[in-house]
Amino acid sequence: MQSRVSDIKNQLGEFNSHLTIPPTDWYRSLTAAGLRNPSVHGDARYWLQVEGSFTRALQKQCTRSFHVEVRQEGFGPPSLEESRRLGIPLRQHAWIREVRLCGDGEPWVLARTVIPLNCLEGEGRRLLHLGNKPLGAYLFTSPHWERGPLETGLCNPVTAGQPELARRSLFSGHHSSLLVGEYFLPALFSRNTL
Ligand SMILES: C=C(O[C@@H]1C=C(C(=O)O)C=C[C@H]1O)C(=O)O
Repeated sequence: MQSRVSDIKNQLGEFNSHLTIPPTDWYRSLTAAGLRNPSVHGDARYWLQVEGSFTRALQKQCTRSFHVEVRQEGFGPPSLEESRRLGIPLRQHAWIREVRLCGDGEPWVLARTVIPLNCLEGEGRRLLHLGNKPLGAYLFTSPHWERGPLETGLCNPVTAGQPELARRSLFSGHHSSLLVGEYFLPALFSRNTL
């Protein structure tokens, strides 16, 4: 019985392995990323560049529903590259939130947000209690946050169906920044006509 349970768990693990974030190389511009992978100029271009709330842009593409599914949320170590990008001490833990942004019941985008400790003071404590509420709803309704330039990510998928392209940006508030990355699943392109 025990082995049956672990068989099923393994199968589910394999089934969902495409819903994990692959290692990603980040470029300062779409043009720079396009030199290595011209597909950034194809179907994904709109999503790589859309301004304002990404959640809002996704919601506009849904015919039935949009929801945020939290995969994991808690204090943990950012990657070295993330710490450097945020300008925080290399071993300092941060609040890390990973979610699936789902349109019409299926995951379209994986998102990972790294929130350093100094963002969590005062009003920023709300970031610890977002649950299934989209982060964008908080960032774009609070006057304190300003988005920095968008970077383009070229992913190195290890499993078929994992994201190949991504975007990310820093949001800066009072003396502090957080880092939001959005990784596009193939379903984002197969469902939408922009
Ligand atoms: C930053 C935004 O928030 C979105 C919502 C997220 C969440 O709830 O964790 C993560 C990434 C975003 O795409 C946005 O809407 O632009």
